[in-house]
Amino acid sequence: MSLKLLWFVSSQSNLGFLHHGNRSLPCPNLLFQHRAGKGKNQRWKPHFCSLRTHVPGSEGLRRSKVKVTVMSTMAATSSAGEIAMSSEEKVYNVVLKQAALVNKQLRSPRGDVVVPGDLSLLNEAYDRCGEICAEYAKTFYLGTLLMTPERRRAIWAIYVWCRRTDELVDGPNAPHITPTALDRWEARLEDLFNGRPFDMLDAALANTVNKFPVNIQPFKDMIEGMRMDLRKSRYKNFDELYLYCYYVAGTVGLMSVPVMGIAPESLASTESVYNAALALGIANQLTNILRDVGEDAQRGRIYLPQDELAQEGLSDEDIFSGKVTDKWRNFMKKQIKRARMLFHEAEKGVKELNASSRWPVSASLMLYKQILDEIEANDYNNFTKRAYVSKAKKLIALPVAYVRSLVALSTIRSSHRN
Ligand SMILES: CC(C)=CCC/C(C)=C/CC/C(C)=C/CC/C(C)=C/COP(=O)(O)OP(=O)(O)O
Repeated sequence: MSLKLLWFVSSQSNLGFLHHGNRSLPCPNLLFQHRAGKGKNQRWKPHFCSLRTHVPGSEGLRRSKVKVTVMSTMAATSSAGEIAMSSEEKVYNVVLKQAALVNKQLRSPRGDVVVPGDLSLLNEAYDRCGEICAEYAKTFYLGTLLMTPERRRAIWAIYVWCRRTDELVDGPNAPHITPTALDRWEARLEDLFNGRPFDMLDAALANTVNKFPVNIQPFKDMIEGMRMDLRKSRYKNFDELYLYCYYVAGTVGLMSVPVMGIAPESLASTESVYNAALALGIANQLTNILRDVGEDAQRGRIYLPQDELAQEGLSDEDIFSGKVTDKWRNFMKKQIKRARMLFHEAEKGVKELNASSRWPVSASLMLYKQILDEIEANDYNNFTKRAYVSKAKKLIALPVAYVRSLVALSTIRSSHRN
């Protein structure tokens, strides 16, 4: 088959990834063509193409053959005809900053911890974080037990802060939460990053952010996600939804990598590992959204791209009436495919993590990804049936993930030897 590849910068933004060797970069503002078919049947198709635009972090990749995976094509042109920055680009800029920061801080670590009280109080705070993590995220907690004690308790402290942030808009006090309350929560976050924690759980996080090259930006962005949730219940397109998913879940990936650590033997760039972590957060959130369509609709919320619903001939009423039709199945198939692509991106990064962090991440990835299989097994009825992974399947996933993480390690080692 002969392929004619054309490529140029366009006013469209293709949300996709560009793969080159062990690097994986998002590629905004690229349109490329693989001419399949003839005449009227000719179609735009994602395929191998060459790159002729500036993709952040792509230096050195110009004019080389790369593989591009496209997740969506959407207009990102302002009324004035300028190319607007897509959410993916904005988020990618955060990824670059985080990666640069980690590289810098690893070279010159911060000063010592400023936490009030003595060491035993701090230990108590970390233990409490562990208890909370064990209570609300059992499987993940078990996985963290494989990490070194220092990493494990840092992950618990991050988990607890995220949980408390989420509780603000999802917990029992949610109806009383105002943007001002979120502003106060953000001021408290800044205080703890400056070594002035408000309570003991904050003190555990203050200690963590001092020990590991964790940056405040993803934490602030998560609070921004909560603000977004307060003011918004519809998402025009995937670009808007992507930003929301970054805020509420992609950020968790960015917060975790500095603690989990990148394997010393890894050859991957820091950005590519951060990208994988971001992809995992977003894939998890999209899966969560697809699982909870019915529950969210009962609260008047639709976390689905409105333009893609319309393309399938679906409207809000179809979601509220909750009937599984062929239109709905088609829509869901596409959404599941996109989530799986993101899981696939994430998988590539897991093997670059420190050995002790690989297993818990791999296990939670497998378990979350299986929710998508369960939605399919429920014939896409996510209105009245909750897709869940059975205990038996969970038990199988754990050793499988463990073996995979060992295989990943030997693959990295042997590629070093060769
Ligand atoms: C892949 C690499 C390189 C690193 C891993 C980096 C990490 C840990 C990424 C994971 C990010 C993550 C856990 C995001 C949260 C996603 C999410 C939708 C959580 C849902 O939480 P709950 O609402 O408690 O879930 P359930 O409703 O399923 O209980």
